[in-house]
Amino acid sequence: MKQPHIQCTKDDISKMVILPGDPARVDRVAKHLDEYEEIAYNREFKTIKGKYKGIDVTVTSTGIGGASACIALEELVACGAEYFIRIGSLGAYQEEIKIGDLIIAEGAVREDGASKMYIGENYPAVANSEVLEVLKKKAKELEYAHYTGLVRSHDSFYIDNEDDVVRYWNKKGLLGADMETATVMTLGRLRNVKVGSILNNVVVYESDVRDGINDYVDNGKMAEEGERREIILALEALCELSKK
Ligand SMILES: O=P(O)(O)O[C@H]1O[C@H](CO)[C@@H](O)[C@H]1O
Ligand SMILES: O=c1cc[nH]c(=O)[nH]1
Repeated sequence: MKQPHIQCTKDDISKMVILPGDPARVDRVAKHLDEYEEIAYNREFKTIKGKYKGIDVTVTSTGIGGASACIALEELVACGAEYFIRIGSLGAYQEEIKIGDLIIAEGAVREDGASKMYIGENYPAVANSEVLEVLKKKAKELEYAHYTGLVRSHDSFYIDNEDDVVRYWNKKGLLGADMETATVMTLGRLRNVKVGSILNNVVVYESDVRDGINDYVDNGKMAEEGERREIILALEALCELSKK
C-alpha cells in the first residue's frame, strides 16, 4: 500500500534515510549518489532512492516544521526505514559559529508543537547515541568545522519577542535553531528508530534572519559549502552505520 503523503511503498524505501527540509535539497543530495531514481513528489515530500558506495539510501524532504516532519517520519517508518539523518539549515545562537559551520545536535529544546501532540514536554529530544557517535567521528575524519551540542526547534520565525528568545537561549549555551530536529528526535524514540541531525549554519548570531536565508537561497558560497559538507557527512555516516 502507498503511504498517503509521501506516496511510497515498502519497496521504495531503504533502511537508511536522509531527511532534508527543502525538496530542492533532495536533488542536491542526488548529485553525490552513484545512481538514483525519483520515486515520488507529492506536496512537500520529494523522495529519491539511490546508492552510495554500495549501500541503499533513500532521501525524503520533510517540508518546513514539525507537523509535516512527523508525517514524513511516520510514513517512512511504516515503510521499514530504521536510520534517519536530518540535514537542515540553522540560525546560530553563538557568536563564534560561522556561516557553513556544521552543528551536530546532541538534543533539542522542544519548542515545536507537533512533538507535544505525542508526549509531554518533560520527555527529552535526544539523538540516538549510535548515530551521534558516528557523525562526530566522521566529521572529525573529514576535517569539517563543526560544533556538537544542543539546539532549539521552534514553530515560528516572526514572533514579536524573537530577539529576547534568542538572547535567552544564547545565555543557556544553545548552538542555534531549526524547526524539525526536536520533532524527529522525539518521534524517532517513540517509534524505536534511530535519529541524528546535522545542521548547516546559514544565519550569523544577532544578524537579520531574512538576510541569512536570502543569501542561502541565492547560493551564498559558505552556506552552499556547508550544505555540501552536511550531505557528505550524512552519506558517510550511513555507510559506516550500515556495516554495524
Ligand atoms: O533548511 P531546512 O532543512 O528546511 O531547515 C530550516 O529551514 C527552514 C526555515 O527556513 C526550516 O525548515 C528550518 O528547520
Ligand atoms: O534562523 C534560522 C535559520 C534557519 N532555520 C531556523 O529555524 N532559524
